[in-house]
Amino acid sequence: MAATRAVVARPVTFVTGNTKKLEEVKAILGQSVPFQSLKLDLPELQGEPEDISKEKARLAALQVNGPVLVEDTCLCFNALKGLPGPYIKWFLQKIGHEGLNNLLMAYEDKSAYALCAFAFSLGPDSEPITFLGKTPGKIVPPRGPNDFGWDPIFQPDGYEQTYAEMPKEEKNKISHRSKALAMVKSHFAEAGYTFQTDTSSYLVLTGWILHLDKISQIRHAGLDTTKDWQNPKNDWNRVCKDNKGGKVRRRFDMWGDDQQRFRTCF
Ligand SMILES: O=P(O)(O)OP(=O)(O)OP(=O)(O)OC[C@H]1O[C@@H](n2cnc3c(O)ncnc32)[C@H](O)[C@@H]1O
Ligand SMILES: [Mg+2]
Repeated sequence: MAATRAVVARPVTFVTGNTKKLEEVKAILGQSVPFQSLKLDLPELQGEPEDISKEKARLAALQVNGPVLVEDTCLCFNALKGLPGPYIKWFLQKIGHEGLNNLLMAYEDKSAYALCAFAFSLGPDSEPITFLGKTPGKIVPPRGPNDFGWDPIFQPDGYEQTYAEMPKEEKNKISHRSKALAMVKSHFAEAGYTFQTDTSSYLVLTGWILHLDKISQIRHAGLDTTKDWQNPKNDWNRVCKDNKGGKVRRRFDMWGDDQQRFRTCF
């Protein structure tokens, strides 16, 4: 009997606050996985890379209320038993490339590895699954353009160039990120998810309602916020609220084939 194929009501959202990561993910995934992106700096747990990534996916799935992909990147020094690891962002911010080299001054062993932990979740009620990719190399004094994180100080094994000196296509062939994404691609190919991309039946509007009276306008337009949505979770109830300028802001995410009617409301 053929395996049941999950039908997912919208494309995957890759959530990251890092535009350079996004560029690479786009270049590596191409058309193989239908995805859109959301720029959001999610809070991160302390702990093992896989757990950090899973937790990021849980938070992202709650925010997006749909399928999400996230990743956490580590740079691990063998002489320091894997540190800075997931804390590399803060080390890089505070001490820079030179400081990172200095951390290894007392050690002969300059070997390191770059690690990427992707986590994919089908939605807020799904347990995220992870995909790890690792590229071994060594830490060197900075060489090459300084436009992405620690690329100038990481020289992958078997290469004379740092990640920063390599053409992007070359880095994307051998990087920690591309190895993890190869597994993501296989997973999608095996699972055979069907993503609904027909705009008449998926997300039609995303945004903020600034005035509560807009809600009644929608009701007047003949849409019952508790019944009409295809989304069984009824995003109206999953809203985050805050008070800005005394107005209640409600996050909304609407699904359905009533695109025209929505448009007339705003
Ligand atoms: O929103 P997210 O996806 O978490 O983006 P981020 O920039 O916070 O990224 P991480 O939490 O994964 O922290 C990883 C740090 O390593 C940097 N980094 C990630 N991937 C890299 C790569 O391939 N080459 C060089 N630096 C990288 C990145 O800029 C961060 O400083
Ligand atoms: Mg981060």
